[in-house]
Order: sequence, then C-alpha cells, then structure tokens
Amino acid sequence: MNTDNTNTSDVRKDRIVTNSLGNPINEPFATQRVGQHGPLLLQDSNLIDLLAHFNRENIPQRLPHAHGSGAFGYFEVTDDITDVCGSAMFNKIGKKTRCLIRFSTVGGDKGSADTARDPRGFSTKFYTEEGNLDWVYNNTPVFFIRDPSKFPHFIHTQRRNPETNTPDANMFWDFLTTPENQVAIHQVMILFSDRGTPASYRHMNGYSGHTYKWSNKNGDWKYVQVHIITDQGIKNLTIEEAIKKAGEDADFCQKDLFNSIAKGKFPSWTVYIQTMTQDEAKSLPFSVFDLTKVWPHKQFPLRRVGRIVLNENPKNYFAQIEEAAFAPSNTVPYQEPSADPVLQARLFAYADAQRYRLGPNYHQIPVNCPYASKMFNPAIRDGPMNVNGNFGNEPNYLNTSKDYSFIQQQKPIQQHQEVWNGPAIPYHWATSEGDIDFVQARELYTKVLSKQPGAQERLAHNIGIHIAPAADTIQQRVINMFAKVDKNLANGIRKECEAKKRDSSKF
Ligand code: HEM
Repeated sequence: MNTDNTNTSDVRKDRIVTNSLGNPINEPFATQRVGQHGPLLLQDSNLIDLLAHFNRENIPQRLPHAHGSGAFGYFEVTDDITDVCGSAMFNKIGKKTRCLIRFSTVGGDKGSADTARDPRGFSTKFYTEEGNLDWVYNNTPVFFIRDPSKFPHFIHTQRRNPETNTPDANMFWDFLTTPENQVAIHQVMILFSDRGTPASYRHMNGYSGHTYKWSNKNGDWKYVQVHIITDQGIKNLTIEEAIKKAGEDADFCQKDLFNSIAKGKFPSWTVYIQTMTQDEAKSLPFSVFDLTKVWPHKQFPLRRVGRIVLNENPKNYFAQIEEAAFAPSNTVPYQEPSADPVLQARLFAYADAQRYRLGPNYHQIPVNCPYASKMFNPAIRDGPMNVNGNFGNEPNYLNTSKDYSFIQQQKPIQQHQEVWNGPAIPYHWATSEGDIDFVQARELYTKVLSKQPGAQERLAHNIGIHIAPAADTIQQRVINMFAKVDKNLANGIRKECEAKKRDSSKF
C-alpha cells in the first residue's frame, strides 16, 4: 500500500497506450469497419472496451453530502491529554499522524454550488497506528434532530418535490415548524445566520456535535466534545454574495482550497476538547446525549489538544476523495461513541452506505486502507473486487490452534461503564417540557448575534427570503415559531418576507 494513497502498481511507465488488459492500441481514433464506410465490426474489442467502461464511470453519489472537496495533511499533538485519552495518536507531544479531510455541503447533488446555504461536512480520517479513525463532523456544533428516525424524512424535505422536481420551501418549513420537530430551532438559527454560507472551507470550524466517551489507560472515562477551530478566522458570505458566487463560480470553495494548498498557503485548525464527568452530566438542564444542545463553555472550558494542517492536494479526485469512506464507526481504542441515539444510528448508516456505494471491499480502496496499522482478519475475505491477495492460504476462520494476538484482551479498556436498565419501549424524544429547546437559540440571538453588527437583521433577511415562496399558512407557522425565540426576530422575518414577495411579483 502506497502511503500517498494511489495505486499505481499496474500502470506502465513507458506510456505505451493499451486497452484495459495491457494490449497495445496503435490507432485509438480508428474503428474497425467493413471497407471505409461500412458498418462497425463486433471484433473491435478496443472500441467496446472504451465504450463499455465509459458507461460505468459513475458510481452512486453519497446521500447526503454528495458534493465536496478534500485534501491531505497531518495532525500534530501540542498538549498532553493522556489523562483523558489513551489513544496512541495522543501519546507524545509533537507526534504527527497523517490525515485526510473532506469538506462538503449536505443537501445538494454532486455538481451543486459550493456556496449553498447548508451546514458543511467536516470529515477527518486519521491513519493511526491503531487503525483508521474517522471524525465525521459538521461545521455547526448542533444538529436538526435528536431522534434518528427523523433523519431520512428531514433530508427528503431538502431534496426535490416528487411531483414538481424542484426544491420546495413548503416541504422544508412544513417539517421544521411541526411542533415536535421544533427541536431543530437552534440549528436552524445557525443555518440562517451568516454561518450558513461560509466564505470558504478554510474559514470555518468543525465540531463533533455529538458527545463521545474517551478514556485513559486506567479505564477512567469522560464525556467529550471536540472543536476544530480555524486558524484562518471565521469568514462568511452574505446571502447576496453566496447567490452571486453560485451563479458565477459554482466551484468557488473547491478552487479556494486547492489553490491555497498549491501555493503553499496551508490552512490549519486548532483542535480542542470539552470534557464532562458522569456526575456533571446528571445536573445539566438537558440530556448529555441531546445533539441539539451545546455545552456551556464557561462550565466546560475548551482544552487544547493539537493542530491539523492541510498541506497536500489529492492527485486524483475520484480515487482519493470520491472513493473515500468516512464512518463514525471507524474508531480506535480509548475513543468510544456515547449513547446519543443519532450517533448510534450513524454507527450503522455509513459503512452500510459505503458497501452499497463502493462495494463490500471498500476498505481495500487505497485511500481507505489502514496503511499505518495494516489489517489482519482472514475471516473477512472474498467478495466482489477483492484485490489484496485475500490472505493467501491462511485458514478462512479464526481458531484456537493458531497463534493469534488480541491486544485488547491483554489491556482491557473501560472497566467502569454506564449501567442501563429499563423496559424496551418506543420512546418518542420529540419535545421537551417547558421552553428548554428554545433557550440556547434565544441566547444565540440575544447574546451572540447582538454583538455582531447587522447579524440579527441578516438572520431575519435570510429567513424572510427563504420562506417567501412558501404557502401563506406555512409562512405564518415559521413566524410563530421564531416568535418563541424573540418577537423582534419574528417581526423582522415578516417584513423581509413581504418585501421579497413584492419584489418577486414584479417578474
Ligand atoms: C441519523 C442521523 C444521520 C444519518 C443516518 C446519516 C447518514 C449519512 C450517510 C448515509 C452519509 C453518506 C456516507 C457515504 O456514502 O460515504 C452521510 C454523510 C455525512 N454525514 Fe451523516 N448522517 C446522520 C447525521 C449526521 C450528523 C449529526 C453529522 C455531523 C455531526 C453528519 C455528518 C456527515 C458528514 C460530514 C458526511 C460526509 C462524509 C464524507 O465526507 O464522506 N451526519 N451521512
């Protein structure tokens, strides 16, 4: 396995052009025919090779997060956190681990515009000596849902209307304003603020959003959230700038990332963690597993861990970015998922999507290979596109007579776990008692956006424009929902919506 994640083992160095089986082609632009102008011959296998492969160039796009860009780099430890996490990647200050980051938008198709209003995906694959670790994060610290059963429904509301085949403001806002879906309010506020249209991938942060469980080598564990803060500073576009860029230069962020790395202007991020004990979690006003909430920084301060630098562009987008497979289930010793139900569902969803999108041996695609750790499990074998030698003549089952090692049996991890009990019931985690789901959204409006000149007005403007094409009844539901955050915001949205409708009626 090459450490640059490209497989060039079967590529000729003499540049003699061949068909896909290595037979030289002397006349690539000639076809075999009867006479000069007669019909083609089926025996022209080079032509068939070319046309047939062309028909199979497309693979299923990711659903969601189809559109994205990526680059390679490294993670470097700057601070000792071995009291929190025993993973080998953190075991020495100055230690570097090679990584790959893919940034993405969520709702759009593969060719859609980089500057669309959307959360941005922020996925990092670390090639560690303990195996590949993926942090599959977004650029927002919270999410729209906290029950995974809502996910496909919510994503569908941003795709095309089945009848009109166009995006539909009614679908989007109908879902979000349904009382039990208003847990999304905090994320919706962020999405429609300036942060919904980042100026580039370099100028935004990444957040785990979810609570994870990290443990040290003594087996003591803490709840952890990860923050990846841009060293370039946050920079966003206004709605007008984002729309203009989408029309003029739809791949603006792809170019920005590629060109800045090509010029040696390597973007970097500082990695921090927040930690929380089980006892502290019990006294929170919300569940530690609620993905719609942030942990207050005063109570849970950021602690620096290291930095990520992106210093290498992919040489081949398809092989290294499109075929990359990130999954929250790809983890290493001492970093565990928590019981957050959205995270638990994600542990299933990604590898399942990749078995469909790339095939069951997707882990053999060079960019996904755990080259820093290597794989050994001869029971995971065969299957379509098995290309790594399939463990040769190793028995196809594990048995006690063979000399295998099981590291985690020698060093058990996390002895003192949470204890769960209760009946197995369908639990409907839709609404909370009282106002708790609106508290952080209100604080964002009154304490954070109020300090950024014009930010409150732009929030109302962005929402007002977005709801203008929706039905009057849906617009009213949106205004009523935002009135629960702040009355001024609701009034601002109403005015902006009316202005947009007056404007649109001129066409
Ligand atoms: C139940 C909830 C969710 C489900 C079922 C889900 C499912 C998926 C699936 C199937 C993909 C495509 C994977 C592929 O084809 O390789 C994907 C991509 C992605 N998801 Fe989620 N997702 C959920 C929630 C989230 C959340 C909460 C976050 C962030 C905190 C997130 C971040 C991402 C990112 C960044 C990608 C793109 C990965 C890449 O760059 O290849 N997702 N999701």
